[in-house]
Amino acid sequence: MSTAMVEAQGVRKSFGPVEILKGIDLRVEKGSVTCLIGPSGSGKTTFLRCINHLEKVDAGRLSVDGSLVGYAERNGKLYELKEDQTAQARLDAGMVFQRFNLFPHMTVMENILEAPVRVQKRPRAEVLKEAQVLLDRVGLGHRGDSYPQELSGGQQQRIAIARALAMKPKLMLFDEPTSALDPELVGEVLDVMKDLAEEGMTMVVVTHELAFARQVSDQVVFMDQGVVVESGPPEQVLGSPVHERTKSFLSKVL
Ligand SMILES: Nc1ncnc2c1ncn2[C@@H]1O[C@H](COP(=O)(O)OP(=O)(O)OP(=O)(O)O)[C@@H](O)[C@H]1O
Repeated sequence: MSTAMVEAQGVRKSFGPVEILKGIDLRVEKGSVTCLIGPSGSGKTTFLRCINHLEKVDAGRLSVDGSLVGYAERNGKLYELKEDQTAQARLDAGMVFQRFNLFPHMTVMENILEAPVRVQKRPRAEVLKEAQVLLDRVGLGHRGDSYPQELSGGQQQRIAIARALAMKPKLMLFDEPTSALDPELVGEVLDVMKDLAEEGMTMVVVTHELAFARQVSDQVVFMDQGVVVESGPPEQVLGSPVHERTKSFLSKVL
């Protein structure tokens, strides 16, 4: 049985005439942490959005936990997923975005309950109990009745993580989760992510936090201009990269 949570082979994606992903090959093992690094515009966010069914792959194979993203297989044939099936599949991956995208008109608790109750149709009382545990876990057990704007950016991002976890995702995708935060708030979000990693959550993290990548990831992937240039353990890719493009990028950011 495959131990891959995410498998990408030759994944391509264009927006209009511009090809953004030019054949991504990548494998993410279950229970591992992968950090995606690379210059702005290299396609990291687009790739995350493809994993989460937020974008449709144009060509290549992309699977999450053995299921092809965007397609279902029946009698040896591939069928495109219908919209409701895509929405369902989207719940496989919890996503945390750069800017805290909590619903501003809902309390913290309502934010967390929304998808499990409305989309997953799970009993409210059951989800409520789990949500309280999740809030405690991100250190905000007392803020369930607050509105997002009453919280700091770091607190909002911790709520966004709790909200994603409430859907019981198979993997978590993080798109530069700390880059919109004041520097003193970065650590509290990274600490929650470190705990998640220690608990064995499969994570794909787009980040510029190289110290975090070095400390937490099993695999660092350097992307540039829509391809994976180099990947491997953090000490290799960040410590002694092979490719000139990786070296040049790291010399600018380290
Ligand atoms: N929906 C879209 N329509 C058109 N172009 C898009 C769309 N989404 C992304 N792009 C373009 O795709 C390119 C790659 O963007 P992407 O956000 O994936 O890169 P990135 O590596 O995550 O960069 P960053 O670190 O700046 O977020 C950019 O030039 C962006 O403008």
